[in-house]
Amino acid sequence: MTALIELTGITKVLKGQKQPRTILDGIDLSVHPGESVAIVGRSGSGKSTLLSVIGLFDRPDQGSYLLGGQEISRLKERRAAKLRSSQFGFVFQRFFLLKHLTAAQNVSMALVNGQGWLPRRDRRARVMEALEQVGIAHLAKNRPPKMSGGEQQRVAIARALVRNPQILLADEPTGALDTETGTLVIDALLEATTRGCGLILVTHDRDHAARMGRTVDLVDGVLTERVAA
Ligand SMILES: Nc1ncnc2c1ncn2[C@@H]1O[C@H](COP(=O)(O)OP(=O)(O)OP(=O)(O)O)[C@@H](O)[C@H]1O
Repeated sequence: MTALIELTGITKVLKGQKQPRTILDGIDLSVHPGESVAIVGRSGSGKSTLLSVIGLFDRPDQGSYLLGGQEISRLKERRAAKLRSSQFGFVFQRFFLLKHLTAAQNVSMALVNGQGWLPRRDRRARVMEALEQVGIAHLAKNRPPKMSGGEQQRVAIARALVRNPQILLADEPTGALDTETGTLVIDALLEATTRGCGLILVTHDRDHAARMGRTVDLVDGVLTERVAA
């Protein structure tokens, strides 16, 4: 099976300081359809930088990045932006929902931006399907200020899922939530993997990391696979 993502020898050097600093140092990582991978590591170890290279917000200085078998490490921004919106779903610690819109309208925004024109009926069906996938279809008409943190994060996940991404990238998605609520958010992310989506989760939470298929540890820009105890 072709890997969704295959990184080989990915290196990122931070310039513009007195001495260039290597933030990512020869990263090898593959993610296959339906696979979930936790990235753990100390603060400052390079986790967010790695996620932004994978999500095409940033380019590596060296190494190869195959997305669905296609080399994309030297992509121009225009093409990168297209791939970003067609292939990836992003979930962050902050939910970035629009307060004055309902949950359904917030999710629908992801279809309006960059998906081309879709008849209203189809848009509505896809929005409701995404909200159902994260277990909050009954809250479709609620606005974020009336929802709990966990519910708001699930709206954000639905917004990431509504374009049927190949890969979900989640950077500390439970960072602002209590343990119980965080668990529901992880449930919603893992549910997407049952439909073939690849999931990469950056987390400081060991319990959440343990629920992923694999855990990799980033130490000073070097990635090592954790062997299950
Ligand atoms: N634009 C930048 N300018 C200067 N330093 C940067 C920049 N981006 C990242 N860094 C540095 O690179 C290193 C890796 O940062 P990164 O945010 O990827 O780490 P992280 O593992 O995600 O940390 P955290 O867990 O705190 O979010 C850090 O030392 C950070 O200070």
